[in-house]
Amino acid sequence: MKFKTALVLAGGAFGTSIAFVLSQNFEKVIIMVRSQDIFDEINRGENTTYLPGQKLPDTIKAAMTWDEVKAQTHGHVDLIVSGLPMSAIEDFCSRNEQDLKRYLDQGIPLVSLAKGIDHETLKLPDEMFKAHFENYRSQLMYLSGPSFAKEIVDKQITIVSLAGEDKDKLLLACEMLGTEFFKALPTTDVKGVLLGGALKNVIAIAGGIMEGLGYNHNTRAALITRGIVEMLRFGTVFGAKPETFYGPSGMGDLILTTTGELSRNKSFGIEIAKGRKAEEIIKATKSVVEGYKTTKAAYFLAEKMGIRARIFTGLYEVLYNNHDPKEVAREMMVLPPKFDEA
Ligand SMILES: NC(=O)C1=CN([C@@H]2O[C@H](COP(=O)(O)OP(=O)(O)OC[C@H]3O[C@@H](n4cnc5c(N)ncnc54)[C@H](OP(=O)(O)O)[C@@H]3O)[C@@H](O)[C@H]2O)C=CC1
Ligand SMILES: O=C(CO)COP(=O)(O)O
Repeated sequence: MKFKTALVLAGGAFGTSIAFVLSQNFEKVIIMVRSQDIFDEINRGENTTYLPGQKLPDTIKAAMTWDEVKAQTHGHVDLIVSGLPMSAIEDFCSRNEQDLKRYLDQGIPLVSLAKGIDHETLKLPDEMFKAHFENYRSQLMYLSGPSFAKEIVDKQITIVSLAGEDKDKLLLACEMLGTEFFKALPTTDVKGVLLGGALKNVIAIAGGIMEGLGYNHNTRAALITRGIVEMLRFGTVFGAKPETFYGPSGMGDLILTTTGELSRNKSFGIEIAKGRKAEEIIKATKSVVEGYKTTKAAYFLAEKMGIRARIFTGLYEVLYNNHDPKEVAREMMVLPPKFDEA
């Protein structure tokens, strides 16, 4: 094994699948969880709650406290991966700031897997982590791209982007994450990678709604191509590189989640098309549907920054103001044609 110990924060579907990737390169991978059930499941070799049917190697172990992490790692960790969803980052970082700093003091990378925009502060994950770990900003990195958790553990070839500020640390983290089936491509365009990962979830919900209403291939292709145009407009405001949006974390993930049956955001959209209420679906779903809150964040960002984003604002009206999705689509179709550059 090339490396000794990796620590993954949160044992959801994606955190567990990345723990599986890391188990190919690390002697030991510890997943820190907060519930006894998930702790027991992981230690029995299968996360039946979040990744049922996927066997985990016995080098992956769970821990519930920092004392347990210390005992299992002897206080030495080579990499931390945060599998926390958007809604948990602030809570987790506030409660665990000092413990995390003890590890970050060793100079190791911390890679976040979250895809979203906080609907209250309108912050992307980098701002949320930097609020606690500004002095460690060169160690903070963000992974995003087309990567269904289940397919990773099935060893499907998967290529993602890994964004950060420090090129040497990025290359080291890419090596730690690299296997014959999983590859992270380094980039310094943090905003581009994070916006791509967050905004594609919104388009995936819109795609699910249209599919649920009976629209097919033509409509999906229209949504993907117009969706990326609107995503690029957000990118311009944040100073992101346009080419990032045509890579794994933009177009790649947009295609995956608008076409892939495993997407929770797309499935959520399909349920909305059946006439169910958004809050009711969210309450009944254990797994996170990041695009729901991100739709609200994108709407407020578009309003605040003057971004022309009809799909994003249209979806906001559907999810938060009960507008009829068919009517929203009709209104978009009858708008007078406009040159994109105008
Ligand atoms: N699943 C996928 O295929 C992919 C997911 N992602 C992104 O990764 C992020 C995580 O997604 P995913 O793993 O799928 O989500 P899941 O819904 O599968 O799991 C969420 C995890 O976060 C934990 N959690 C929630 N709130 C807190 C908190 N306050 N403190 C500590 N832990 C908490 C949950 O713990 P508990 O069980 O105790 O509630 C659970 O382990 C999301 O931003 C998602 O968009 C990115 C690419 C692919
Ligand atoms: O981001 C993902 C794959 O890249 C997972 O998408 P969902 O959250 O829609 O399942």
